[in-house]
Amino acid sequence: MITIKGLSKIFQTKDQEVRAVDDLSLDINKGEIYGVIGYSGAGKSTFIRLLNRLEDPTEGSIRIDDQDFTSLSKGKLRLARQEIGMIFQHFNLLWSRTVHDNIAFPLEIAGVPKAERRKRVDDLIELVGLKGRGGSYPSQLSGGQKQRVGIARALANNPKVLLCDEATSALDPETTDSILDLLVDINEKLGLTIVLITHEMHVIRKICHQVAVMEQGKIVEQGDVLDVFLHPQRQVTKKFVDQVMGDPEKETSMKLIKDNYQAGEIIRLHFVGESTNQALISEISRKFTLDVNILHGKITQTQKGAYGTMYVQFEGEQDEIERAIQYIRSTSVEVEVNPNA
Ligand SMILES: Nc1ncnc2c1ncn2[C@@H]1O[C@H](COP(=O)(O)OP(=O)(O)OP(=O)(O)O)[C@@H](O)[C@H]1O
Repeated sequence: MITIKGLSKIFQTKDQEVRAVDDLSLDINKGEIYGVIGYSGAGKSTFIRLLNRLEDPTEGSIRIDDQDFTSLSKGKLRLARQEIGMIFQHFNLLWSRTVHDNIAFPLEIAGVPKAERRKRVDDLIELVGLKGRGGSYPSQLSGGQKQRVGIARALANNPKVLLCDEATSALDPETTDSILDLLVDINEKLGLTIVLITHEMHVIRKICHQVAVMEQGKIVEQGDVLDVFLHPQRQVTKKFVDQVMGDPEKETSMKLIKDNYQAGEIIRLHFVGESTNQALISEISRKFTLDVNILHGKITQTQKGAYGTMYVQFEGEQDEIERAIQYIRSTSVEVEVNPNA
């Protein structure tokens, strides 16, 4: 649905050239929630501003539904922009307008007649869970409610794509979760394609199907969220995964455990999807003559299923340990012996 090829944006400042987005290519499928994650300065904001042409690219192309978005005339661009809704970290609401009138604003610009506008706004208010608040002003709303208004306004013209610019970064964790749930709900109900940028792996974990990791203007890793959680390739990606899963080195002082428990082997198990439900540990202790010590474990849910890691120590005869490891390898659980050694 969205095809981006060789997209670059170079800013020329007084004394240097900044490649904010550098030769970026990716495909986003219809109905997908696609997350782009990166630290500050990675180029995420520039990327999302290129996507709705708030910035013009230096090079490259963006096609949305087979329309070349990069070569549209000003008039056509205005129309094409109605196909793209956007929500912002600080909501960008009009403070002197009520909730109703904020949501109606893009419809007024598009020339939608008054009666139709009213009906559409009422439907949107209901969709985002703000029934009864149409007459309130933004200053009378909580952060989460303001973002709900932002979402309703972004959806007013029935866009094909919703762009989210750090949409939950100004919200507390609980409100963040409720807004993320709303985005999933909208994605499922309307089949809307959502592209979001964030610096929080929790957001990616909770709602995204696909993820791209940005560093210094480039996409350094991309793929299915579960694959990226399971096999992060780059250091930057591993750090993002640690945001959610915790860094076992820090949390369990692996070195201390290794020093204290020198017998046997320390093993890391990766569980994905259904395999997280297998009672593997109790099965191992039943089937093999081993002592199994659980050192650290965490299971988390993504849009693509569950994912977990567990650190255990197997103590016993070396042959028996080897046999147990072979047995685990025959299941869908992945094994790493003596991790972070
Ligand atoms: N208008 C501009 N002129 C010059 N340099 C810019 C401009 N906009 C962005 N940059 C530079 O481009 C790089 C990427 O910035 P960008 O804001 O896209 O990153 P980001 O990942 O969104 O970071 P943050 O989350 O902090 O906004 C940075 O080095 C930034 O200084």
